[in-house]
Amino acid sequence: MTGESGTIADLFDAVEPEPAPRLPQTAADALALLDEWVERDWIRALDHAFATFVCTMVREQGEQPVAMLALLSAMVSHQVGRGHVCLDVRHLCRATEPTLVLPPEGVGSLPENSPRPSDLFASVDADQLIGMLGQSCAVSNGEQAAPLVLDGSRLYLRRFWRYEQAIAAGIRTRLDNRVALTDTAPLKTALDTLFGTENDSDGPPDYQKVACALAARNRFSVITGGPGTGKTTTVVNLLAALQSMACESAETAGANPYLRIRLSAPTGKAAARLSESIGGAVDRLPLESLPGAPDKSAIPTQVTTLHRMLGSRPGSRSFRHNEDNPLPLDILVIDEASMVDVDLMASVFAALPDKARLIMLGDKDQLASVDAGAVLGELCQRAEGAHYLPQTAQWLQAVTGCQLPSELLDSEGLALDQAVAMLRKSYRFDEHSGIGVLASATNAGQLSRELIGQCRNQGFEDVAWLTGENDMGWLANHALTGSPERFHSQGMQRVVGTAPVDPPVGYGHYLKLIRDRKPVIDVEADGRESWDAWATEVLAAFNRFKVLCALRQGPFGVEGLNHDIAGRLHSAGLIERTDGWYAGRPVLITGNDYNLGLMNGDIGITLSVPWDRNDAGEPVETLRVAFPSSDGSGGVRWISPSRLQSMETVYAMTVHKSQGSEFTHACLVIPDRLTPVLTRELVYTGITRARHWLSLAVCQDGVLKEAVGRSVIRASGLAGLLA
Ligand SMILES: Nc1ncnc2c1ncn2[C@@H]1O[C@H](COP(=O)(O)OP(=O)(O)OP(=O)(O)O)[C@@H](O)[C@H]1O
Repeated sequence: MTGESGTIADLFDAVEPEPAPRLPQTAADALALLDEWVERDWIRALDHAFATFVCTMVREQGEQPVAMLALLSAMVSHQVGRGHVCLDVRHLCRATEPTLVLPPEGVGSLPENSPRPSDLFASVDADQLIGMLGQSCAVSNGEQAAPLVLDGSRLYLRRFWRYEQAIAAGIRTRLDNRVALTDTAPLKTALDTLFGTENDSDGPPDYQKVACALAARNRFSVITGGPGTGKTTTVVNLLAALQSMACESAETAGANPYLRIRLSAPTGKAAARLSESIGGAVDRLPLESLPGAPDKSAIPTQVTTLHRMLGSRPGSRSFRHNEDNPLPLDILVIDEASMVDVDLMASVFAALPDKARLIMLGDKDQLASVDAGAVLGELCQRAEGAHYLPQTAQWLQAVTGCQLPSELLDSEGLALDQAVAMLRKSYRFDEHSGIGVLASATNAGQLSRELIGQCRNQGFEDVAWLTGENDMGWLANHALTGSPERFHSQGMQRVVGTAPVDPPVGYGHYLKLIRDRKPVIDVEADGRESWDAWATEVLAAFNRFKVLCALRQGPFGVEGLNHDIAGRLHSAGLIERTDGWYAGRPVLITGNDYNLGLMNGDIGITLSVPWDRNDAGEPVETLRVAFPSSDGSGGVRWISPSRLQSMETVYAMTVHKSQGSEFTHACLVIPDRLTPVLTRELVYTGITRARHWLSLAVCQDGVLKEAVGRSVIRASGLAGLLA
């Protein structure tokens, strides 16, 4: 601290003489300034409350809080709200506005003389600030129970520092305790059976085989890759190989030789999608040809959400499974791991038995979790270059027959590098696929003029480029029909692999299906099968198109577009009204409801069903919302609208919420102005939600290119802890 009389001015070098912003001199001044920021929606009331709490706490301990302590406390909390685990004080002083994204772009100005964040931090010496923090009783090195932790130049809320330490410890322990594979012959035989041996000596290595081998010898491993690179296929093969080895090494005849495997994903949607794709992959396994001929039942196909698996308790942050009650499993697979935040990841490690393996799957380039932490991204920072030690490469060659290119070897590779595998070939998109080409170019941060020209001129079969010239309702019209006429050859006669692809559709498609395929009301029959089948068909049809937005507000945000699209569907006679509950209304669940078994991100469609009876015993139509069953069985859950607490209409959804989902046709809306959320990761995630058709609705030229040039950098210490 700068002492009882210490002021913020002590910490500044030179401040512009005229017009001088009014810098806060005391903690009270700083809190008043933070109040102004809360009023303008620059920071959350919670950030202010945390700063107030810290000031009160230190005062109670006999320390006079200084302005900078109040400001930094609010800023750490603000950063956590933005998905960072901590605030790097050096980054803050070096690049204040990009670090804090304050003031937010497009948000109103402050009164004259009121300092901007850059006035407060940019001219401060970071070492002096770190020294000041180190002397406050509000800050510790993690060992004492202070609300803030300072680790080097990184300032944490204590809870988040603990999460990061727990995750690093969980990973380190597993990296240090590799599986003892004294005899690699069974693994080699299993891998050769599953992947073949064609590519082993020449041609590019089979990175799926390499990933399997690495994961087989580690208790912690990460398999990352873009869409369709075979993450699911690889993990299914890996599980088959592990069960095959377990069968081979079983000591007691008759005893169950199999490893206990659980599959999980962070959201219900992601869990359902993995359940769907894993079933097919398991069916294709050559199990009888594997050593030990493991039974098909040994490879699970049911996927649960992490919350459900850990045993969440309503209204509590703690889980039923924890250090004292570990999960009964030998292998845990987490799919879509980029969406897992540090809080949940720490809970997973707490509940994981020491000997259990953890396999994380995901696309490192996708948006990170909405909540704090970019765990997968941090762990995969060096995945592109692999950094395998020569001895790792030798072992891989012995087990897989694959020779790795020399640029992937590094005699100084880290222990973590030896457990991370990147899949490098997409089996979903061929070289002519615009979605694949756009995704790679976006990732590389390079959308060339030629590539954009190609998209504009229908140079790709699967991409349409839409702009809003002279047409007010262009986006709503597109949402109605999906604009097949804007695609090459009207989206007709397209074949992917050997399979013909249906042309692109918009929301008119599922709404017509609701009308045209509704079962006939049969007073005698009380079975619901035909209604379930209808709802299943409607839900699948709704998945054929989705409008994805970067923003929530404004004409090109979720709110504006939901309003416009509902208006257009209404004027086309496809829905009866545009507000409240009506048949055809699609809803997105926005908070977990454990009583109803609904999870944040679940999507349902409101349908009119004749299950109630009037006094005369005749069927009466009422609205129910149909959700896909959470067990991936393909069934339907019907829920009365009045029971749904947190939900919103979902013609348009944010790219953030769409993570873990995939749509036959996605329309990505690039708004007319650059905002902090518009980044390379967001554009990449939006593009890769499209399976067969992508519409790029570009409201303002230049914004897309600029967005792709900006990458999210999240402050975190995890990679450093594992180095
Ligand atoms: N080695 C391979 N050879 C041929 N086809 C493959 C191979 N690996 C995967 N595929 C096919 O490519 C498609 C995508 O594979 P998979 O679902 O495993 O990828 P993913 O990375 O999990 O995809 P997602 O982006 O959906 O997460 C599937 O149809 C799969 O059968």
